[in-house]
Amino acid sequence: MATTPAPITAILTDIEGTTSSISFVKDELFPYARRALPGFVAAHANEPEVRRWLDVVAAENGGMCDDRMVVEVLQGWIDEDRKHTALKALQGMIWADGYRNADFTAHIYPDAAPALRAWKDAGLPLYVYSSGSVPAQRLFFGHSDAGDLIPLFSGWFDTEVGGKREAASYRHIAGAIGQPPENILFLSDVVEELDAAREAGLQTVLVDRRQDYPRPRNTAAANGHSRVESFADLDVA
Ligand SMILES: CSCCC(=O)C(=O)COP(=O)(O)O
Ligand SMILES: [Mg+2]
Repeated sequence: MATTPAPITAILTDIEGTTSSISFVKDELFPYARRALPGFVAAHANEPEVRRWLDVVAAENGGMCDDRMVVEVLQGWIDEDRKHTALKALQGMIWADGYRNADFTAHIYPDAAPALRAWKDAGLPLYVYSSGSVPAQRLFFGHSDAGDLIPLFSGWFDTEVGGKREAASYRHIAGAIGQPPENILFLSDVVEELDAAREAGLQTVLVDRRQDYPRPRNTAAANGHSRVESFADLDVA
């Protein structure tokens, strides 16, 4: 007998590839951070919040790195799209200048902002879980193509709670939100993240953006997760 899914009382969303295009992150944000990194480290290396992360990177690379070598490691990580917490924290600090100077605004898929507003208006609290640091997430949604979307969100999570492919991270987030996992819907473009969320008991939907994923993933590739190509196709509120 088929079981009825539990009612959804909160939504947790990924950013890159879900609310927003991969291309904006890879082709605009990452190159901006890569270019600005040497100057940023030269100017801010002695500030405790910057030093802390530079030291994490140095320690992971044998502990003998000077800042010039740390910058090269970080630039290599940007090229590899490493979702390392230290890199993400530093990228967020660098992007602050870009948003402040209006060098760019953050891409939001046209269907995403109206759906987020409708869910919020229907009483569903919205949360973000992204590899981007929480300050970077707030900058992103605070300077989006659709305006300041920060007021839509009730909370923010990054990899300081754990990796996005680990079930424990989603258990932690459900606890922090204060809702049973089965009442939380997680939206992401990455099947391994959805697998981890499902293992923790969350409901899941694969967001298969045709701009990012020109070949839509079939049921086998979606690993049993429901699949949509737009937030407009999600019937949650
Ligand atoms: C919101 S900051 C820019 C995005 C970013 O750095 C990133 O790694 C996004 O990963 P996601 O977990 O949102 O797919
Ligand atoms: Mg993503």
